[in-house]
Amino acid sequence: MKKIILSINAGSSSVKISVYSSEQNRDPEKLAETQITGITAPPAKLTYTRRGVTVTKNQAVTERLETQNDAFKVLLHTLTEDVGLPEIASKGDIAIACHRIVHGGDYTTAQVINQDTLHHLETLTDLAPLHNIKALQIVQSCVAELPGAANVACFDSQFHASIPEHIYTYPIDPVVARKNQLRKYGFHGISYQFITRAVARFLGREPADLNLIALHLGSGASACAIKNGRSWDTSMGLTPLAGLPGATRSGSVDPSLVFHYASDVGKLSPNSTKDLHISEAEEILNQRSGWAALTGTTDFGAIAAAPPSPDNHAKNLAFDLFVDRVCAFVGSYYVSLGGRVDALVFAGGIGERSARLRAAVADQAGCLGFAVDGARNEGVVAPGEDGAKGMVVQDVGREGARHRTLVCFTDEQFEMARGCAEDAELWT
Ligand SMILES: Nc1ncnc2c1ncn2[C@@H]1O[C@H](COP(=O)(O)OP(=O)(O)O)[C@@H](O)[C@H]1O
Ligand SMILES: CC(=O)OP(=O)(O)O
Ligand SMILES: [Mg+2]
Repeated sequence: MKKIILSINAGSSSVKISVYSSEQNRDPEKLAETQITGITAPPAKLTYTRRGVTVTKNQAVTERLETQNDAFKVLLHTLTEDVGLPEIASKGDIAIACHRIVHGGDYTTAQVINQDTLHHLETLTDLAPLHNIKALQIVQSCVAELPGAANVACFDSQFHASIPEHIYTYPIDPVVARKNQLRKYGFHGISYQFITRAVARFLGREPADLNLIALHLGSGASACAIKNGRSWDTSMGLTPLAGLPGATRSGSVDPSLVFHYASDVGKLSPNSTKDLHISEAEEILNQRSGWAALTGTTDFGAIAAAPPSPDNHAKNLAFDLFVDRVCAFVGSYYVSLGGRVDALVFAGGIGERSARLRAAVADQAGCLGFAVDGARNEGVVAPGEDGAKGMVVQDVGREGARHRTLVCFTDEQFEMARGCAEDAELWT
């Protein structure tokens, strides 16, 4: 029996939805994909592709989008009102709605959402302030608007359940750490799981034999050391703030910095709500830092496009700073994997689209044996873009380089839908 799966990915700057027709234990077949990007850099843009054909591309959204849930409603309307997509002519046609929930706390597997799971997830909202509450608002919309659908929570943290204790432990009082569950969780795991499978297939290897340094570089950016197909270490931590800088996030800084930034940083921000308690400190580091603070734009495309010149000092600085921070993880993970690295993999909006960033990182990491080929690197094409047949994984490495360098067009929505197709609980 076929079921329609709606796979919903609420990122910090975007909402992406893919619609699949799926059978149990089969790869889901994509019917349509729609997304609103640039929610943090208005006007947001809507793109809609149905059966591989672009219906709308980067159309400015006229509705006011306060939250990811507002974007979700526009996208759901786009899908259900499209006469070319009769499979979901009625909302009742949607059997499964799967949701990317960034922080899953101690959940190590996807969960069918009921009142208990929802309540437990609500307790985690403060740990992923740019994400969890927005995704949970979308879950509530689905409960209200798609009464026939089972809602499934897929966690960005679950792929990192394999990180060993000496890596996930913070050197703080263990009693407090245990009581408050203060440890490295790690995020972007749905993406890293997709990347692991896709690269294994591309290289003709079993995931269990694969070691990768994977970089998911989007509005939020992270690195992951993948050892024998499982997460060994990752740059995000207790929350998605740690590690690399992002569109509005500082990434790792000296933890004392925030007390020197402003007085009263411990007080609740006026932007806190009944459901989200965010301190001034968290707001400064999560929402008022990163590319927005350094350059005034959250669009890394604009930063990477600025040619080196004194007139572009802020953008050039942001670019160089990012290369430096990314390479610090590449070097560190190279050592923790003992130099047995099958590939350096670029993914996420920046990793997939910025040839300049890839070249700069590979050049800086050249001493480890990574190198890109200019033409291959510039020639990367997104799968399905403008009718092009770009592959999910593309080799951008230079002939003869000691290690491979790849680009992977990650697909979190597919990875979540695939998990649902394999979840027996959803098919009885
Ligand atoms: N051509 C480009 N070059 C570099 N970066 C780009 C380009 N196009 C988009 N981006 C970056 O990709 C980011 C979005 O990445 P994505 O992974 O889709 O984000 P999200 O974290 O919301 O899931 C944008 O914020 C933008 O900075
Ligand atoms: C975890 C995270 O930062 O996600 P995104 O990059 O989608 O904002
Ligand atoms: Mg994302």
